[in-house]
Amino acid sequence: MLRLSRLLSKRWLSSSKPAGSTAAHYFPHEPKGPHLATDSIPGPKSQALNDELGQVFDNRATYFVSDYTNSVGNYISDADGNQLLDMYCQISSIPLGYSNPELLKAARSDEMANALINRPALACFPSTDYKQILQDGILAAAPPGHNKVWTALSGSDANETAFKAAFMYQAAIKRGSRDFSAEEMASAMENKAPGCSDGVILSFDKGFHGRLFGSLSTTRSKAIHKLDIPAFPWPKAPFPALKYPLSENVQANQAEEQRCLDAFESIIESYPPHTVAAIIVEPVQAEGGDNHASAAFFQGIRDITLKHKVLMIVDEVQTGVGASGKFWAHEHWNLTTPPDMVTFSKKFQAAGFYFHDKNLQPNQPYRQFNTWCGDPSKAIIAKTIYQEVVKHGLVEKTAATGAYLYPQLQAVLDKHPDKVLNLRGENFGTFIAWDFVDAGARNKLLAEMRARGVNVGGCGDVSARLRPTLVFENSHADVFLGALEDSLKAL
Ligand SMILES: O=C(O)CCC(=O)C(=O)O
Ligand SMILES: NCCCC(=O)O
Repeated sequence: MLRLSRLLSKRWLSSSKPAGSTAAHYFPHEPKGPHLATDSIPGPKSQALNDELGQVFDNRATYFVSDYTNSVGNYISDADGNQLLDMYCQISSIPLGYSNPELLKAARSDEMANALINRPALACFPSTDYKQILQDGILAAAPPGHNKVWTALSGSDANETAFKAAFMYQAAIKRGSRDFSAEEMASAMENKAPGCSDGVILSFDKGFHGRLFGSLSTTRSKAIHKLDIPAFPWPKAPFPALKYPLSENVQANQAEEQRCLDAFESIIESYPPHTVAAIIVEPVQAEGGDNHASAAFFQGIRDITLKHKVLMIVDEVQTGVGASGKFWAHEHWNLTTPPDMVTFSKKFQAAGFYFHDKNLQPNQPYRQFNTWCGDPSKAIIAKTIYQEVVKHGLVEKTAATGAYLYPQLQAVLDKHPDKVLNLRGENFGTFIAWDFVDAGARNKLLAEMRARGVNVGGCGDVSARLRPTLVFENSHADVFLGALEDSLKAL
């Protein structure tokens, strides 16, 4: 049996959780560091289980088979008994740590049992308590300026329903007070205009917005996601490619952002009014490589969308719920007016979009509709997540952990300028990433980290990204930094 203490720097062995540690409060028995039970990950049990699974389920993206009943706090266990510090967290979607006691309490409540076994078709038969569940959770967490929500089933569904709202909103403006025409009704049934919209959603190069047909048409991160799938002929604007360190490239980055804003506006101007129904943008392009832009850039986007009466959708599926050091990452921008819609999923477990203009609700029922229209069981979990985040100040704590981690990470990376570059995410909580000289080096580093009991994810072509929980604290950061130092040396 290979013990991690033989492999790692000693940094983490001496670290203990600070007073006021939320992780210690929730998880008195959280491991103090990774535990390695097998020589390699995946170990033999993981491999055997995965082979069996592969007979009935496409498991070719599996890293290892997990044992969630034994996963605690920031540590994920696998089928072989390995315990890894998890800084990828189910692709950025575990907010309060594994087996969180407050989520368990919510899961075991009568309210949850009722929501699970009597799942409503929410738009037709909403439950007596749905308004309150939303009010105490998802709506209490609404971004500034937003007071309405449409609940959905996944991040892709959140974005797709936001697109539908945008198309119906713009069509209603063009149509004015008249009813649907006979031609519109007939052509809609033939998948043709004018009944079907010839409008477009504009997205950005390297953006990721999901994998359903509409959302995939706006996804521009990797060809592999899109190959062989029909796509809408929607436009793509360039997203700034910033140079790092930011402080040494101020003018070049301003020029790059202006270039992208100019191109963005020209694309909008190349369509007739109301044809670009909406634009969609992530506060940080996560899947596409953790690409950042400045608050001024996003204010520029807002100004242009207002000028041309195009709706602005901010996709907070990955950035939302605290990891950036604000509850919603777009709060970093201090926009002069709120975006028109903000989509969410992942760390909130529930999905949907926020809005404030009642005209984003179509003029008739059954237009924005499906059987479930969300899921009260997920809304109950979201409510508990929100209440725990507020009770323990987890957004502020995540900002503080990021401030502790970032300069130390910079110091570790600075020792290897031949291997790593472009650290980003300063003053952005734990939503941090950096690049490698090539994909091979990135993939090897991630494997070295796993071999040392730390699970980190990749994104884009050559980046590693940190996506820990909101109860990832300085002591966990120390474990990570120790493993990273050793892994970089082994590269
Ligand atoms: O690849 C996907 O479908 C989703 C993953 C995602 O959101 C990400 O990798 O950031
Ligand atoms: N966007 C794909 C993420 C899955 C992975 O980490 O392999």
